[in-house]
Amino acid sequence: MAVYTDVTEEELSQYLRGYAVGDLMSYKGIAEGSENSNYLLHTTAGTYILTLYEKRVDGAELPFFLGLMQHLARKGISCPLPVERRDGSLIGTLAGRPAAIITFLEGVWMRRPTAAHCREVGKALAGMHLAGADFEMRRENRLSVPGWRHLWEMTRPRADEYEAGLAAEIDGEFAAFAEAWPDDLPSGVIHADLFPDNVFFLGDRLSGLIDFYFACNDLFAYDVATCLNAWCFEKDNSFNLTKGRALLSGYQSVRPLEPAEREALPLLARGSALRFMLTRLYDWLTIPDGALVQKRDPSEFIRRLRFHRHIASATEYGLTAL
Ligand SMILES: Nc1ncnc2c1ncn2[C@@H]1O[C@H](COP(=O)(O)OP(=O)(O)O)[C@@H](O)[C@H]1O
Ligand SMILES: N[C@@H](CCOP(=O)(O)O)C(=O)O
Repeated sequence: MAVYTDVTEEELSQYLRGYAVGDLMSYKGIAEGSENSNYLLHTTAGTYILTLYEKRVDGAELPFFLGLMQHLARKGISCPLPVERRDGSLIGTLAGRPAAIITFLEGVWMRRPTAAHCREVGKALAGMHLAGADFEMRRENRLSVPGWRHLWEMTRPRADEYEAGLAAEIDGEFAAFAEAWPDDLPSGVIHADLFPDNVFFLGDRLSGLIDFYFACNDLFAYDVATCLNAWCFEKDNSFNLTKGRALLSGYQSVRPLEPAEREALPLLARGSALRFMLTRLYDWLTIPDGALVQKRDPSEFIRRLRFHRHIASATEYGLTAL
């Protein structure tokens, strides 16, 4: 469920006067998503998504996220285009929250992605990496190693409640990352959360990328590693080599990975698994049962982490020489 803030018809009609999007015909809350409140809007001018940004999004960072979508859309990446207000700004205030309207993308997300979908995602990710090269704003990845440490300090005391021995195991992970985490690989703007629910398809054709609210500047190969984690494991947590091969060859058909990126991929995939395990564990331990925020299962990412620990080379993910 992701409608945390209710909006009355009167408030919304008033708000829309700040935009050249016609008059309100209907609107309804969207159940999917987890961070913000989203509404589907029908106006006399078309269909839009209205987002009210909730507490977990820092309002000061909205110009980066919305500016990035605008930049990428103008470069031909299929992603929502933020709608400008009559005064040229992208962000307003509605029901006491920062708010924005973005264009509606057709398509559905794949509950059971195939290798063909994975290949399309790899291509789209590489296209986004290239298109972001001349985006002028910067945002540090607050969910990289120092951010993980902070989350871990908060979750460690209760980690063994989730699984006996987890605290010691994750301490070992941090010890491994302290020495080895790379900082000299090709970097730029990354999506950082390109999971299946953030990619729309019409059949096998990718129709759009959404949810840029974790986007930041970081290593391109880390984004690739996150996609391997998000797209190439099956429900039983086994790695699907065919999907890995498809995703990586799709990516490399647009942006070939450098030798150092290939070499770092197992470590980056392990770090990415740790990142999603930690945010999920934090939510698991802190969000009360019955709350509106959807809690996701940390154990999927504990298993991925263990899998990556035993990978010696990215060829085991299906990476082939070009
Ligand atoms: N531009 C868009 N076009 C069509 N649907 C969208 C668009 N943006 C968001 N949605 C819908 O809203 C849902 C939640 O959006 P998302 O950005 O993932 O929210 P959150 O940041 O809260 O996780 C998506 O699953 C999708 O159904
Ligand atoms: N992809 C993350 C959760 C982020 O949720 P989203 O609805 O904003 O994509 C995870 O799987 O843990």
